[in-house]
Order: sequence, then structure tokens, then C-alpha cells
Amino acid sequence: MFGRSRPQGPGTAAAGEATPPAGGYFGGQEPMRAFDRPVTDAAVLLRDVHKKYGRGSTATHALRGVSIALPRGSFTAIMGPSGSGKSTFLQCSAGLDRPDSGSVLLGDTELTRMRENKLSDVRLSRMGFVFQHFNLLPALTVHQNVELPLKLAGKRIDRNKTEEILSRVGLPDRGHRRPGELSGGQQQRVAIARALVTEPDVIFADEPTGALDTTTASEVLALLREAVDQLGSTVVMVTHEPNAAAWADRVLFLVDGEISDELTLVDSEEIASRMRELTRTANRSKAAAAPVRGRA
Ligand SMILES: Nc1ncnc2c1ncn2[C@@H]1O[C@H](COP(=O)(O)OP(=O)(O)OP(=O)(O)O)[C@@H](O)[C@H]1O
Repeated sequence: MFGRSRPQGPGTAAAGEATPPAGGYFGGQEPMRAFDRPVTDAAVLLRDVHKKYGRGSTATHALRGVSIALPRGSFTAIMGPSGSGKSTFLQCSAGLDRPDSGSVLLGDTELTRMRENKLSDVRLSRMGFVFQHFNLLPALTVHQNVELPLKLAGKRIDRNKTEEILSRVGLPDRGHRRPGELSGGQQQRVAIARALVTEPDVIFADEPTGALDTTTASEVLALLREAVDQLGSTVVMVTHEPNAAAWADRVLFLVDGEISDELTLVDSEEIASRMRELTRTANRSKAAAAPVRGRA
């Protein structure tokens, strides 16, 4: 781990649940909170981003004019009902998909009009990725998986540094193993080590705990939290789970391609309750908009 274990405190969740204490992290010694920082300090900035799939009457508006600044050194969770645009938000933010209009900046770097090969370099050297199903290469050792982004970016590989990162994520002496010899939680730790190895500007995590049990999920979320608090990383995480979102500084709620709400430093019960409200409202709007069948 990063030298400190997950802070204990008067959290509202049951023991073992992936929820931080209500009183804040590390005994209230955290640095200036992400949402207090000026917008100019954004690690990721989206300006009026629109993304549509398909054409004409069958087109789906996945993002409808999203504008948001994600500050450096912050942990943001993206939530919303199924189909609300969460994955599209993550993909456009990470330059994996291109918006139809609007702009996406990584720090001062405009991604929207960048050529694909340059974009690929930026992703390799300045972004880290953590996925639900780990996405490790089974034929490579843990060392090789962690070092892969450096190798692909043509950067120098320092085995001592790889070992140091593996120790930080709680996996010392596992570097010679293959992913198939590790548990799901251990594989996700390797994926986090791989995401950290380039010291990226932003780590994008897509349902990083979706395939893990509650306790293991909690350990993985603690690692992401510690990366933010102790290494100054910026984490953007899509999740369906209020317990996971409660580890973030800020939770953004997407509904029908728009950011409809946000909460800061809240517990999982408040997040779950806001999600229920938003889902009810979204379902009512859909029902009202649907054509009435079977009536003359
Ligand atoms: N490649 C695509 N082609 C057509 N429609 C798409 C494509 N990708 C996403 N969509 C549509 O865009 C909308 C937003 O999708 P997106 O996957 O971003 O939502 P989501 O909130 O991540 O959903 P979920 O929680 O179910 O994963 C959905 O209506 C989806 O069907």
C-alpha cells in the first residue's frame, strides 16, 4: 500500500462495506479539497460536449452539451441510470471516442482535434486505465504487465520502480507470477500498478470493482483513494455502486446525456437515495414521452 492503511472512522456503512468515514480521510488532514480548487487547475475539462450515435429519427444522444472541470488531485465518480451516457463520458474524456462537437482538454492539451497516433501517445504516457475485467495480458508476468505502458511508449523500464509500485499496491514479490495465478483482487491491484507506472495526469476507471466481492472492492477503492491523497493522482471512475462512489470527493450524476446533479463528500446512503430519485424521475419522463399504444 502507499504507507498508510485505509483510515478508520465513524462511517455509516456496515463493517466491510466500501465506504469511507463520514469525518473525512486521514483524520481531517487532507489537503485543500478538489472542488475548492480553481477551475484553471483542471486535469480534465469538457466544454459543451455532444455525442450522438446513429442518424435521423433513430439517433441516440449519448451526451447533450456536457461541460465540467475535473480538478487535479481529485477523485470523481460518475453515476447514472443505465444508458445515461457514463461510458460515453469516460470514453470522450479519455480520447477513446471523439465528440461530435465541443472540446475535451487534458490539462492544456486539446484532445478533440488531435490525430489518432498523437492521441494514442497521449493516452499511453499521460493516462492510466483500470477496467472491470482487469485487462491484463495472461502470457506476460506481473512485472511485464505493469511495465507494458512504458514499453509501448518507448520509455526506460526500471525494475526497481516496478517493484516499488507493486509493493505500494500490496503485491511485493509477485512480479514473476502470471495473472492467472492471482485472485481477482490481486489482478486489479496489478492493473492499478500498471495505471500508476507512467505517473499519469489522470486515471480513468470503468467499474473497477464490478467483478470483485465487497471486501476486495473496498481494498481496491482504498488504493485509488490513496493514489489521490498521497501521490496527487486524479481519478475519474464510472460506477453503478453507491458504496464505491462514496470513496470519491465528488459524485456527478448523468441522466439522459446531461449532468443533472452532483454531490460532494457524501456517504453511500445519500448517494443511493439520490440515484433512486433520479431514476424515478428519468423513468417518469420516459413514460410521458413514449407513444400511447392501443388507443383509438
Ligand atoms: N456504439 C454505439 N452505437 C449506438 N448507440 C450507442 C453506442 N454506444 C452507446 N450507445 C447508446 O448511447 C447511450 C449512452 O450509452 P452509454 O454506454 O454511454 O451509457 P451508460 O450510462 O454507460 O450505460 P450502462 O450503465 O448501461 O453501461 C445509450 O442509449 C446507448 O445505447
